[in-house]
Amino acid sequence: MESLALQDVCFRYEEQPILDHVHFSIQEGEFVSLIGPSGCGKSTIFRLITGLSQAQSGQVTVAKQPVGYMPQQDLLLPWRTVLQNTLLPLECQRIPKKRAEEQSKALLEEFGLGAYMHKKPKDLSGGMRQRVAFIRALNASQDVLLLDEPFSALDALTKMELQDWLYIQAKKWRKTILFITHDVDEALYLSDRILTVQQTPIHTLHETIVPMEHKRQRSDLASKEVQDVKQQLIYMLQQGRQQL
Ligand SMILES: Nc1ncnc2c1ncn2[C@@H]1O[C@H](COP(=O)(O)OP(=O)(O)OP(=O)(O)O)[C@@H](O)[C@H]1O
Repeated sequence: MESLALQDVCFRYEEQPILDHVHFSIQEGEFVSLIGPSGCGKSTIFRLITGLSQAQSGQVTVAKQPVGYMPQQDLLLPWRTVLQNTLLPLECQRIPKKRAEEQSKALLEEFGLGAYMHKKPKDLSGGMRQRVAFIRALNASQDVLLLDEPFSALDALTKMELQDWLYIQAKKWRKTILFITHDVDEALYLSDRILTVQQTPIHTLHETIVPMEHKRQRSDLASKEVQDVKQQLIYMLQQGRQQL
């Protein structure tokens, strides 16, 4: 079943066209990465899916609302505790406080943040804050999570740890995930499919099926098949950048 679809979508910021009759869809439970040069309009696609921006024509369909959105910066509210930050979407959905707290506390415990629930975001490491932001997105979403370069600001080791962690969580929660990244290895490691922006304004998205099993290991990235796909993706990104 389709969780999310863009059909013939056009969008422009004043005089700057960004999307030109774009089509794509994502099936329930899929992990799809969106890659493309900086400034080509990837975050704009997220804004259209969340409803922060409206398409000028075409249709954006989300099967189950609302979607969970995790932006590039964690955007945790500094005056709220970790627990209170994760409760925000449940407050918006008017879930009774006791039930909301039970749900959030269980997630914080499960994600190794139980001891930090009454701390403020400033007391946490970057990796911990991203996990809090992920719980907040999980609490917001019925099905679809939009993750916009969630690990780009983290050091290499923390980034690898969180990639492993996200891969496990995505499968466990059976969420549909659309993930923006500039890191081709990250896209290959995490995704079922990769959509590459080929031109601006965006018209076609090139689809790559990742040639790895569902149960994958980081070492699988070194196989010749995956490395060949990586080279093709890098070539497409270089072509796309020249057009910007
Ligand atoms: N609110 C806005 N008003 C006008 N132009 C905007 C607005 N937001 C983004 N843009 C422009 O639209 C284009 C696409 O921006 P967008 O943030 O979607 O790109 P992106 O692919 O996500 O970039 P990056 O990879 O650097 O995050 C850019 O040229 C940007 O300057």
